[in-house]
Amino acid sequence: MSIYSYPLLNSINSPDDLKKHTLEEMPVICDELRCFIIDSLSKNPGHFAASLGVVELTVALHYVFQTPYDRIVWDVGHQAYVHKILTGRRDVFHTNRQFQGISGFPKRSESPYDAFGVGHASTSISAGLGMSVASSLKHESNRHVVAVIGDGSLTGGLAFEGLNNASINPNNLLIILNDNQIAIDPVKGGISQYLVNFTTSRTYNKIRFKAAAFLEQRNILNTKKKHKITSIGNQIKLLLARQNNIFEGMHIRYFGPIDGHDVINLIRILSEIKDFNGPKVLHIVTKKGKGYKPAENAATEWHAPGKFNIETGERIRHNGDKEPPLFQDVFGKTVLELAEMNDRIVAVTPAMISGSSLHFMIEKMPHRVFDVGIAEGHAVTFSAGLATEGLQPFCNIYSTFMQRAYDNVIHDVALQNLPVVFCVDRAGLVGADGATHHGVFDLAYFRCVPNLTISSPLNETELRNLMYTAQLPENSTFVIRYPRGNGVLVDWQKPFEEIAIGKGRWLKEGKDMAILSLGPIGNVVAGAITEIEKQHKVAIAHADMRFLKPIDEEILHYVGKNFKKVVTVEDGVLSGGFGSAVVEFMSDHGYSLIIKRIGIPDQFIEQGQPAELYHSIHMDHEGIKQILLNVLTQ
Ligand SMILES: Cc1ncc(C[n+]2csc(CCOP(=O)(O)OP(=O)(O)O)c2C)c(N)n1
Ligand SMILES: CC(=O)[C@@H](O)[C@H](O)COP(=O)(O)O
Ligand SMILES: [Mg+2]
Repeated sequence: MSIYSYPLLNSINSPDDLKKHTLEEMPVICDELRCFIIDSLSKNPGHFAASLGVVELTVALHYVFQTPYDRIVWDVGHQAYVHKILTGRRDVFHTNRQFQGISGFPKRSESPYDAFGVGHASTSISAGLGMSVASSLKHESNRHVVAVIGDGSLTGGLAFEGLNNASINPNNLLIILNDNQIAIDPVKGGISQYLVNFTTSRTYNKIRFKAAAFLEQRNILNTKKKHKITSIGNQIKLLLARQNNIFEGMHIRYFGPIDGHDVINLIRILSEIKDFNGPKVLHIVTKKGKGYKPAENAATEWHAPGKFNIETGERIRHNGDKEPPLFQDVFGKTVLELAEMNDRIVAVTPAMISGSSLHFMIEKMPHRVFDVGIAEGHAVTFSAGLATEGLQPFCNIYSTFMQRAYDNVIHDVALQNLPVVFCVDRAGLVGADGATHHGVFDLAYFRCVPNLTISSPLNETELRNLMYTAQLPENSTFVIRYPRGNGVLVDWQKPFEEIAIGKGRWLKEGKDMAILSLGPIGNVVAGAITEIEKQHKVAIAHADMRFLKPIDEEILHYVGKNFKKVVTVEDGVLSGGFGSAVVEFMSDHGYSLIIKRIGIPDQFIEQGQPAELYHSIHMDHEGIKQILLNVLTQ
């Protein structure tokens, strides 16, 4: 039951419905949208604070532009809930991020209003530019393209590649820079500082306001044909602005900074600038979490807070004391512990301090943790540079975002055999973020790269020991992949133990079939084996391989010689991953046995709870058990 009512919003099922309302009603519609989002997300969690920050912007965009003919390209897309609600998805919004529900991000197959599929950061300028250039080439002079990018996403190199290119191609792209001075964690770095200077520089604002007053007095600012007028005032403003404005310096017209929560002013300004020719930036200043005090005060916690109590702002968590620790927290605490022992150790993250639990280390040794912005490629090459000078970087990147840095891993690290430890977080199906975020490709894309040691721990204790092993001086480039969340309850805070490189271990013996698993999915396999053995009179051998590369050849020879059937299990794509490595090994060594591979099929897996998703591809307890039984009776 909702405690809110939505008298105006109830009449809006499309941007055309929105346009039927008066300008004066827009602030009320914004209030209703905020209440709708707060109410909805308190029960069905998702990305919370970012959408609250762009309520006015989204309303203004759909009021001014003719969507879907005009294109709105959202960067990341975690802030696009208002857009979804205004474009016919209010009634299904309660299924947001759920299994078979709507996606938490814009998705072309979901709605004609979703101009570009997204989930990863910094794509909007390039994609929007492509659309705008295409419109020019097709002589669709009246189609507008708007790219909405946050200050955090602007730290990504891809955004700058887009800006660089926008300045030379024929296009009318409008870039809206949504500046709230935060990504998930506070944004650090030169770009952020540059934007702060913009919004606070007295000289710049004095010039800007004087120029605006000058133009207004002469009735230039209010006329619709302003863009055609090359008044002396405009010229002066432009010249002054160019001196210290990176966009103007690139021949991209800059407007702002303006208050992104004044919907009526936003509508006025968008209407005025939308038909200006050439690429342009509108810089708006917003508050992440706007309208919900707990989120305004703690935007990091409220980026994606889970369920919460609207009245008290209390977040509803399920992590009881009895639950195993998160892999992330074990990583975060262990890297700090290792750094205390080894002063060569530093940690690098591309804008995921909280998500990867690097806050433990940053609190104790802030100068040895580097948040480099949403810049995965740079994170890898920066780590390479640190390593050349004798430091030992632990570079933590989510599996899905590591895709951005593939060449950096090959060219800058592996090829030079540099001792960087890559902690690849969120490996496997991550859940509600869906297809854009599942970490399923890393085993396959890393396996073909020479010089890499690739490992995955069975549980949190093993993660800790692999991290310890990886930083020993005799080891070089080392990948450790582990999933989102927790595994099994283990006493992980034991003294470190070195793990032999390329060595797996038999978890149990058996004669009827061998199972080889990699990573924490081995625990699901172990449960399935226990049940099968109880119900049928069979004995199944099970090895936890620990390493994809170098792979444990001793175990593989043993299996090739002693078994007629082997099943491989991995939490990654089947094409080219761990199972493929076993098939290749058996074939290369002339072993002939039945090999069944269990892994992620060759399709994109959508969003849902991990349990639902693994069930849907027969990789949960029941599914794996059934496959093992089928192979046994084959
Ligand atoms: C390539 C990539 N790296 C990291 C992320 C994780 N991520 C999602 S949102 C976000 C912060 C975005 O900040 P900003 O663009 O300022 O948007 P805001 O949340 O402030 O609206 C990050 C780091 C991502 N989606 N894509
Ligand atoms: C939109 C985005 O990319 C991030 O907010 C992501 O959803 C974080 O995922 P975790 O919740 O696994 O840290
Ligand atoms: Mg931001």
